[in-house]
Amino acid sequence: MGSFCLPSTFSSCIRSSAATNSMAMAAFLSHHPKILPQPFLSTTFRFISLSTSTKPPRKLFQVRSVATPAEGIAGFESMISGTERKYYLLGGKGGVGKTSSAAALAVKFANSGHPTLVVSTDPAHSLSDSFAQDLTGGTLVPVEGPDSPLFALEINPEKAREEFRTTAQKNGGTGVKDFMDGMGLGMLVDQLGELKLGELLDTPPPGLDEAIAIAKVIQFLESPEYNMFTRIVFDTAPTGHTLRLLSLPDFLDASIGKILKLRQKIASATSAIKSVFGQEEKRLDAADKLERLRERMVKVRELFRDKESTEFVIVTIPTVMAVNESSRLHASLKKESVPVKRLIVNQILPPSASDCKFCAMKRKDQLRALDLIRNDPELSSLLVIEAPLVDVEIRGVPALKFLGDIIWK
Ligand SMILES: Nc1ncnc2c1ncn2[C@@H]1O[C@H](COP(=O)(O)OP(=O)(O)OP(=O)(O)O)[C@@H](O)[C@H]1O
Repeated sequence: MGSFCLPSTFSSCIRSSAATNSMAMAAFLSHHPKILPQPFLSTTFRFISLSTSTKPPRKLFQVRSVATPAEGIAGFESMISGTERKYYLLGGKGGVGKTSSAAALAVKFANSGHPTLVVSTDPAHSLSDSFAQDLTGGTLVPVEGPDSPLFALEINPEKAREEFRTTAQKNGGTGVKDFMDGMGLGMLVDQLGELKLGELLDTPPPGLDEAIAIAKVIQFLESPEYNMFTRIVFDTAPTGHTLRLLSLPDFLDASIGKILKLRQKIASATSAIKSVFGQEEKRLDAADKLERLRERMVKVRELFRDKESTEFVIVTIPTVMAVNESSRLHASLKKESVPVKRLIVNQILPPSASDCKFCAMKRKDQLRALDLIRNDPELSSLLVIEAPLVDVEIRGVPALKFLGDIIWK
């Protein structure tokens, strides 16, 4: 079902969608009184009142969201069926609309009766901006507006790593060194230092921050207060990070393997000393913590690969560069066995009814990129969801509902 709009004006979309959802749009307008000039606002409201009459809206222009049928991939209905917990990860190139699509999906889930959690692990959070509510703080924050509970969680990946590092240092750093020095075994700790445990946390490999943040969320999700959530939506950091994140367990395996070997040496030395002097054996908690992180990362990776519970949705825009990047992303996700079914192609210019040359050129260019998608060996098997470019920023729950109703069908 499409809605009909004047050329590239969201305001006209507001008017046409008002026919189906005038309440939401009235609320949207009350949140955004400055979007439209005053005379336009009055026409808008006149339209809303007209929308209950039999007079049809002006159909100058059609804005459509087209879901190309891909074999065996069901629509939004399949995403809301069942009450067992499901995870949706939205990822793609920077600035293509990941946050908007993720927030719109979370609103739609909540409005479909699913208590939903939307999580951002992107260091440059924009969930607060997208919902036009303050969701910062690193804890669960209720989002006002949807019918069922919707909570947001913005995890600051750098802060998560910092917390991890501080605890690791407090428990394992100098305490262990002093103890081992006292035993004349400081040299072993120096060797541990050479394994760059500190450096690993000070200058982390790309993706480690987000890995720690996601591991933290997974840990949260195991606690009872999170039991209620049946849908979890992740707004992830741009492409590269997500990919590196998947290879982190292997990376940590390699680092931790070395650390654990040394730890064993130290443990046997200290237990010998302990048996002679009755000293208390101290643990290298930094290594312990890394090991636990690795275990959690393995869990995260398993979860990412579980077809029953998880889906990674790629978001892109119709440009050759973005399409090529999405193609590479899909290839890498496939290699990592992460289930992908849908591709959102966002910000598509509707066909112009005016003689705007720029719009016509731009649209031609976009159509070429759409063709590229159809012929791309990586992307052609996906369910392609085309979403239009609207003429104002999508902010606030009513606007997200508007976008969600276009994208998620
Ligand atoms: N279909 C659309 N029509 C108009 N504006 C849009 C559309 N989709 C997204 N935007 C706008 O584009 C900007 C970027 O969107 P968004 O923040 O969702 O992208 P992102 O991929 O999450 O970005 P980042 O990689 O920086 O996190 C925002 O201002 C958003 O309102």
